[in-house]
Amino acid sequence: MTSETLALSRAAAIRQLQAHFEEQKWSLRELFATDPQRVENFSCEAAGIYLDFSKNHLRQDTLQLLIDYAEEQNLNSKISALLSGASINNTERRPALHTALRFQGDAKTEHERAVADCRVQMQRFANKVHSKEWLGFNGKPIRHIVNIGIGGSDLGPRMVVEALTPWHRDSIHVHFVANIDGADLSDTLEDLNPEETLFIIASKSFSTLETRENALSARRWILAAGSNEKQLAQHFVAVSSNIVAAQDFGITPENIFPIWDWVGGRYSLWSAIGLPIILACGYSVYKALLAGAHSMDNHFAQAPLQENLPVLLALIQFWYRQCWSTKSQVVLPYAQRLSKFPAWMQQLDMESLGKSVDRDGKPLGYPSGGVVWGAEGTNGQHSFHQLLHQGTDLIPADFIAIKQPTSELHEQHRWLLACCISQSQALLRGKSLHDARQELEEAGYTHREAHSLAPHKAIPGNRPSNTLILEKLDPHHLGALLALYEHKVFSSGCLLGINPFDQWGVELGKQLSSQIYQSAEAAIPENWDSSTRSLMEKLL
Ligand SMILES: O=P(O)(O)OC[C@H]1O[C@](O)(CO)[C@@H](O)[C@@H]1O
Repeated sequence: MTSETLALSRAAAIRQLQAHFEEQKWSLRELFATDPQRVENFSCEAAGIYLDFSKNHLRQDTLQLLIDYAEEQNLNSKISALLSGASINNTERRPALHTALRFQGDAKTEHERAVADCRVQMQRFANKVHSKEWLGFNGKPIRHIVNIGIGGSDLGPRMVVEALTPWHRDSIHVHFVANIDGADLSDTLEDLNPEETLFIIASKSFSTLETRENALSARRWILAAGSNEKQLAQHFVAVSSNIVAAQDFGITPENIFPIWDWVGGRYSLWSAIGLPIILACGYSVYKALLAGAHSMDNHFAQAPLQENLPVLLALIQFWYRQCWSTKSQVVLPYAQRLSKFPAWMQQLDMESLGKSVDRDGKPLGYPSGGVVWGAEGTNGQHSFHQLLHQGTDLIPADFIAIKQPTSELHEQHRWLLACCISQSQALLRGKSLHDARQELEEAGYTHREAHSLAPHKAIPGNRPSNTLILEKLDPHHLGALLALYEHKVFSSGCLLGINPFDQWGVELGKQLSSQIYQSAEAAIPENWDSSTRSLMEKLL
């Protein structure tokens, strides 16, 4: 099918789905009441992850319409194109081969051989640090690693390092600095000894403002502590595809870990951008993470669409966004150590799907990616869940539960899981006006009072959610979870007909910030809007 035919079929299929939506009269409670097998019919398992998607506004015919649409959009062949290294990132004319970063067994392709070499380089380096062979300028072993990077060069490794806390080595502490706000770096360095600190400058482009400025400040901090220029090599390594810029910064070539243009920033934690994971937890943990992701890659490649976890999640998101006009989706990991997962998801989803034109540059005419947000459970229950339950917006939720306790406090873990289950149940069931009235009367309110208070207490319910269960929060399951969402976002991009691999929308702000920074020193251009001019006068 040509791209024009695909675009026409997209518009027609969305209209058909909308018609199906208009006809639908069922409530979630009815769906459960009329189908005793609903959970069996609307759940799947792969790579150690169980997905219950039964609490969604889906009947078998809805799902079939969605699957038909995915087939019409050639999703299967697009998945094959992604995994085989076709130039799927059409605007930047390159493949998106993050899956090659987690290959298992012997390296077969050119990409895999490059990855294998980089793995050896990382392992050797980490061994030197862990064995205390790598010394700082004063001959002291390294005890602190500070990763300086932002966006994809920060969020993935930061989230994984926190998630895998039980695997941390005692001898090494890994820190992350991202923000241009100097407080981020200075607060981090406050209690560190420069003689025992090593910085990873993580930047695919090696030209990102925040990373450049933080790296320069870190360099000054090491020099001020007594290191000479030559000894800086003992305190700085880099991960970058811009080898020249990293060398110009003063990093020796053998301490530059490569990343390639076929690895997108938000998909890069599996590359040398994951070096902090190896330093914090050891190489075997990193390998297990890759293996978990690889098992999800295999599932994504092989499972039929109707049993394919990433595809199902993408279809559900598509259904709500196109037909239910949802504006956002919330991700709720019920695990303290996954507190940074929503931020990672945000970049993955919003940087990929926040587009207004299709792959050919034509206006979409239908909504693309929405807002992704969330926080770890149970904390959100005591703040924003109010809006999930009683607000006017329908916000589909993904709950992520970990079956095995993540601490010694097993009783608390049972409570955590009970809270997680109760939230999706409350979203589904709600509370009728009648029940709210009765509850109030039972609590001693007069009939009249109960009548007037009940609307405030009633909860609409009928609100959808997915629940994902991981047996354990270990490297393997975590790898599979992250790959699941990566592939979900890719599938969403295919369903929307957009290229999810570029992010040119972020460039204008970067250009303007340097113009503003420079103009503040000179004259502010008169043709700029008065608000910007006034803010510059007040602030700069
Ligand atoms: O690794 P780099 O090149 O410093 O880029 C950091 C981040 O900046 C972005 O380009 C957005 O500004 C992200 O896509 C990327 O992950």
